[in-house]
Amino acid sequence: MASMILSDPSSAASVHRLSFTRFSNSLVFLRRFVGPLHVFSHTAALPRALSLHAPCSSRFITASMAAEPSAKVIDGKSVAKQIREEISAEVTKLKEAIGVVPGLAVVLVGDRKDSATYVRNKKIACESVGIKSFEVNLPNDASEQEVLKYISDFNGEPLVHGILVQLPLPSHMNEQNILNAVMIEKDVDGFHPLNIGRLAMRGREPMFVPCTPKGCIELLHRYGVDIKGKRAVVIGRSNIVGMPAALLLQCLDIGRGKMLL
Ligand SMILES: Nc1nc2c(c(=O)[nH]1)N[C@@H](CN(C=O)c1ccc(C(=O)N[C@@H](CCC(=O)O)C(=O)O)cc1)CN2
Repeated sequence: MASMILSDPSSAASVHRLSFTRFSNSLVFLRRFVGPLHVFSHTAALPRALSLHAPCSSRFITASMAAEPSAKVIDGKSVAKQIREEISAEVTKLKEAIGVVPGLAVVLVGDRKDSATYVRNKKIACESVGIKSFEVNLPNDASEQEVLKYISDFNGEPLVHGILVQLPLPSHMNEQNILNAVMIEKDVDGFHPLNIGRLAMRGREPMFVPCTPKGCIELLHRYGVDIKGKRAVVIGRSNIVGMPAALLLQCLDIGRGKMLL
């Protein structure tokens, strides 16, 4: 699983985490908000991230406690609950306003326990907010043609607004053919090359963005973490998480984020 690390290269923004005060005699006071007092006798002894901010001529850094914590615990469960409530309200409004109940179709091929669990959880999440879910379970030895037939049916089904093909597919299937068959307007996973391509290009907007990296960004957003100008490291480069996470971070860095939030 990919992960993201964000750091702030600008000294002004880094005040939130670390604040430096330079004194005339070249002493630099580092106020570390949480944790023990650290005293460094030379910049060379600083951790790399800190030495970026310390003036070259600094010889000493001392530390003291301050009120604001340097790390925030992100409570994903509470954000998820909040998002479910918001979606539930939107679904109700939509139904009342135009009589439409959003529908999600999930295609699961094979008998992988983890995939079955993810699909079950997606179904439960849909039900909890009033989204209607449609499910197709095919055996491991199903043919690619069978999967394509279901996708084509869901593409043409007006009650289905989103289609999700659970990955990985059995090895005899061509994942690219199958993901390409989902119409981009219903590609809620954002895995269609047109949606990923739009995410990668300036001036283009994807219809959907892959959900796991979008979830990470949403958590940062809801906790008021501004991504613009930050340095980010994405560990992992999968099509599902790492690659779209890197694209999303680039979008937000150059202010293309409105469509994503
Ligand atoms: N059609 C899709 N297939 C797959 C997707 C997907 O997004 N769409 N992603 C994965 C499976 N998956 C959801 O379907 C999924 C797996 C794991 C996680 C995740 O965040 N895992 C965390 C642990 C979370 C927890 O249990 O608390 C982690 O590994 O750190 C998200 C989504 C492949 N197939």
